[in-house]
Amino acid sequence: MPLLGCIADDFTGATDLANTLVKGGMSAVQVIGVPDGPLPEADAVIVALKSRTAPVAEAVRDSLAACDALLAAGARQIFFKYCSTFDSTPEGNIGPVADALVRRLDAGFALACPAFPTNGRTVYQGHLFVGAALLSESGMENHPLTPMRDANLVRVLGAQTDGAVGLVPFATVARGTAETRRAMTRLKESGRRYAIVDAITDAHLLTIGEAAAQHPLITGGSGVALGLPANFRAAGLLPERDAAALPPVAGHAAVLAGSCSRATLGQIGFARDHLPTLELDVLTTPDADALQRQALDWMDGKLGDMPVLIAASAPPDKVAALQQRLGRDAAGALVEETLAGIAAALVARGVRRLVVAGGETSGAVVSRLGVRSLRIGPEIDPGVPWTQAELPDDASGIHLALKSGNFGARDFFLKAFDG
Ligand SMILES: Nc1ncnc2c1ncn2[C@@H]1O[C@H](COP(=O)(O)OP(=O)(O)OP(=O)(O)O)[C@@H](O)[C@H]1O
Ligand SMILES: O=C(O)[C@@H](O)C(=O)CO
Repeated sequence: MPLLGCIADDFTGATDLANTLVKGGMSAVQVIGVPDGPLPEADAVIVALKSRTAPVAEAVRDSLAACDALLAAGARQIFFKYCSTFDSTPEGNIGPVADALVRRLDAGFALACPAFPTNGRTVYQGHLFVGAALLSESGMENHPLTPMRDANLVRVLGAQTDGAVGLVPFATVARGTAETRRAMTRLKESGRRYAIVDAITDAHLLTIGEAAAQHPLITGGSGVALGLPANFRAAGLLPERDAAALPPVAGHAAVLAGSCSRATLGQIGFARDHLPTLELDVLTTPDADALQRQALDWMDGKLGDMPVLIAASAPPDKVAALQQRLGRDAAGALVEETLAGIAAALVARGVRRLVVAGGETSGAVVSRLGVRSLRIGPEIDPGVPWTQAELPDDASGIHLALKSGNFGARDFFLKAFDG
């Protein structure tokens, strides 16, 4: 029976949150899509949806269905996981999904905190920073699907919900758990549905997590989950265990990149000098079948213990040019379909250790491979664990690392396969 039930709006965000919980000593399983049967046994179950950029009604429907499945399985608390850079559009989906969950849980209030200081995401006076830059000047303003052009989260969330949004400022959080809890209670009693909560350090995240121990719903990035395992341990519900162990797999190694984030582009730039690398020119050949044939021809004779890298990722000007030609959604879908087909070809050729860069990209790949759940294993870099999944026709499974676009060190595509 899960202690914590989580609903993530994309697949890499789900593994990011699961990684935090496993590092806190909770066993975690990520379920792909709305559950249609009994949930796996784990302290935390994370339902990974592809709802971040889906139509609002679909995102709300699927998130509520996931919530109901988690509650039916016995989850004591619900966590709605979205991006540490609050990836969303003015229509949503963070606000509408959170509104629906607040109502379904009769919570009346929920905190909202995307901070993840280990990966440079901090919130101060309700403004989200990526490193030293405001969100709106961090490169996320160029995101292909969810350009973030306003760093003021009280304003951004306020535009997505009919509820009032307040702020628990840094100075309050710095005064500790009791003050933070009292501030959230005051905001709820004064009619706020949400509170953006400042956090600049992991200590602040631990404070916020402890203060929210009795909240039916918590919303945020993986960072604000940092303190949740301790709440369950303090209640005598969570025994000590090695939560990160995975069964070994044997097979070739590969990396697929669909993220166009600065971090992933930098990782590709580093890896191309060390790994066999194919960079697909989607603008010249905007055809999934043709690109897949190109990749199949290229990979022959190259697969082995050393990973190969196949990337569709491109800088903002090339992304914009393809979107201009095909439309934003069609361009994204074309690349996702291309990389999903290549993933299937790689697995058919014996790849069993696969890194995928990008949340939407990961969703397309995992869905194409027919993976239904992922057991969360050891961390590679903050926010990115290895996971183990069964394949429809190979129970020995595959190790997958679903890397958030912005996460990982510059040498991530090599260090993932060390040891
Ligand atoms: N060359 C390209 N031209 C246009 N779109 C592209 C190109 N390469 C990738 N894309 C699309 O850009 C989008 C990248 O989104 P994705 O979620 O995979 O990465 P991300 O947002 O950086 O990662 P995360 O969601 O983990 O932060 C996908 O829809 C992908 O298909
Ligand atoms: O929180 C993050 O930045 C990541 O887990 C993410 O959401 C990737 O899409």
